[in-house]
Amino acid sequence: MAENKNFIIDFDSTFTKVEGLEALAEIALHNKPNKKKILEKIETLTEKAMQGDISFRESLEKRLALLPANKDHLKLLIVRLQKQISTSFNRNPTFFTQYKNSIYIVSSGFKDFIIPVVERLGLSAKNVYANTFTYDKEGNITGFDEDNILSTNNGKVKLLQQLDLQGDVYVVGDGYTDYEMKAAGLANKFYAFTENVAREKVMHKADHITPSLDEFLYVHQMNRTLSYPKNRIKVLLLENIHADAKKIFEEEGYQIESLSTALDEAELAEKIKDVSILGIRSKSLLTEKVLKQAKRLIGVGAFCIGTNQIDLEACAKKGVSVFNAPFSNTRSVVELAIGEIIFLLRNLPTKMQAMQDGNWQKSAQNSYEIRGKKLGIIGYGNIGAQLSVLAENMGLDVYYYDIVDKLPLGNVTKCKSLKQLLTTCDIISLHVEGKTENKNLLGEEELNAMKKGSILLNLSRGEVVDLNALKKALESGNLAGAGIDVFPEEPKTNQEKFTSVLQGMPNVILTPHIGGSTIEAQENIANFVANKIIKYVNTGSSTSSVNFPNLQLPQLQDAHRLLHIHYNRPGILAEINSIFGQHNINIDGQYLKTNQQIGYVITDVNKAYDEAVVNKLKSLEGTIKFRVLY
Ligand SMILES: NC(=O)c1ccc[n+]([C@@H]2O[C@H](COP(=O)([O-])OP(=O)(O)OC[C@H]3O[C@@H](n4cnc5c(N)ncnc54)[C@H](O)[C@@H]3O)[C@@H](O)[C@H]2O)c1
Ligand SMILES: O=C(O)CC[C@@H](O)C(=O)O
Repeated sequence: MAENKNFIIDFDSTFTKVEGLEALAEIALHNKPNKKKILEKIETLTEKAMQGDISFRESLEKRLALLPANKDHLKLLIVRLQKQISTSFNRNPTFFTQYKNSIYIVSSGFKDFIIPVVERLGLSAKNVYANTFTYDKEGNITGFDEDNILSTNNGKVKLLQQLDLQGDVYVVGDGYTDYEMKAAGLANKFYAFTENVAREKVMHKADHITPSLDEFLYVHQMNRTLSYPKNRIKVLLLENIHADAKKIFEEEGYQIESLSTALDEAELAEKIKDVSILGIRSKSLLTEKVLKQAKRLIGVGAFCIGTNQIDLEACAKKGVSVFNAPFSNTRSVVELAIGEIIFLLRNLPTKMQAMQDGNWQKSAQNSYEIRGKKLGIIGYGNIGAQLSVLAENMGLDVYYYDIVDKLPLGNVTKCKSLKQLLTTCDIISLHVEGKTENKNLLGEEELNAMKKGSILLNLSRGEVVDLNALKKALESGNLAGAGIDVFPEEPKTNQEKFTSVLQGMPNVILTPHIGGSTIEAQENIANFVANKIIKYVNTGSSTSSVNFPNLQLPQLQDAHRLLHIHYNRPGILAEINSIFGQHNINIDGQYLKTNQQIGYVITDVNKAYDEAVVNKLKSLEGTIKFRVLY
């Protein structure tokens, strides 16, 4: 960085998260009955001056007149403010030590509390320009030094004129008075700092909005603690993902756009262009065509279990890691399945409809207990196995069939074939994933093989059951009922109409794909997936990614982490290491894992490395994506 740059930094709500005078008022008015009222008045006066609505001098005089503070209060204030230094300022101590002579704190606040706070980051008192309090003999604040230029209207502008700084001048602040220095032609650029407070009027005037100091340092290509400012990471959340996900990403400093609906292929292809993280549920199809448009995509969150809506291979080949929530909604599905089994065996859907229609049908006909009935589970995975445990505890005799060898829990019986399961059980519940091989897993032949009077549940994926064949089986009486939560074609939004061949059939429960839609499940999913993605972005850790080689990485300490994603071909690791060798790179740790498509190599290196290494790694044949983390 050129040495002839000067940085003018505001204090209140920029260097610290809060306004100093407001914090002082909080302390001085502690336990006073009129505290709330006075604080409100002080806040209003601060805001009016910040927005440029009243003169600074007027605001200062009125605020101090409302403030019964003394030197003891100031001591407490300093301790409080030292703990409230803005997060991104605290994160980048090197900036302050490296440029301490070019950084000027220019504030309409008071040196009495500003100096001890900025000294925390290595700045010296001589570069602090601010007001000073006046005190009486007892140490009570009586006013301010009226000769100080910063206590006058337009004080910051006048001060900067006096300072007559040589070289480029950059102003970073949250208030209108900070902008005025640029407007007066005294600064090259004004950066509206919005980490603590975002004022429309000020942002509107800014040359650049900087949501954190990281962004400012990134724009100026200066030494910084984070390789990439988090505010540049754009997240698109679709399909009404639980609000916790938005909150978690926001707290991380990302930019979020959240929509309640799914998008069709063309809409998503357009929207995804500048998105770094995409969050979807089961309705948005992430196809190769959409992915082609995704220029910045790093990670995808399937905020559900199923990932059949995502072209996982195409994602891997683009270096995009996909995460889902394999356990967070399993209990919800199981509880719904149990409820439906009871409802269907009691013939409740028909009886309930009769009541709605005004018909009293008190009778035990077609109503059975679940105790002792044979439940057959197709797909003994996370949901199937959990269902078996609960069902067994309720007195059901449980059987299962899975294409993979699975350990039976409790007294469950494993069936050798699907046919054996279908011909043995009174209730069949599907819990397989929605891959193409499972399309019409239960068609006419399989449904006819089911026991007469049995019932069917599908809470897995719509394509797994041939619904026309199911309709016939229900009409013929071979099946006594069905509970269907998932459909080959489902509306994209709650406003779209739903149609199905099963509508109007007796003893059939149709639900709008809500097996996993409980408050608990959605909250769990939002937390689980959002945190996995953040960990991947911050550390490269791909644990439980569904399409990436899984690597759990140690915390990065005092090193740079180079993430290299490449097509899995022999010899590439040797080539990577040969580049490190040629440049005398000191490797702190290296981790490698591959799957059929891609290889994922992570190398932690000493911070002092030649930048040419990065370019060589990026241009290595077969490279899909390269990221540097620190
Ligand atoms: N209705 C909902 O809202 C809802 C909620 C959550 C999950 N789901 C769906 O439920 C399904 C199961 O979820 P999970 O978490 O238990 O998955 P899982 O991967 O843990 O289990 C699936 C099991 O099915 C087995 N399987 C696959 N194909 C099979 C076949 N043809 N025959 C027999 N077994 C087969 C697999 O070997 C595996 O053991 C998924 O499709 C998921 O998307 C639906
Ligand atoms: O919430 C959804 O859209 C999907 C729920 C479920 O099918 C899943 O795969 O977890």
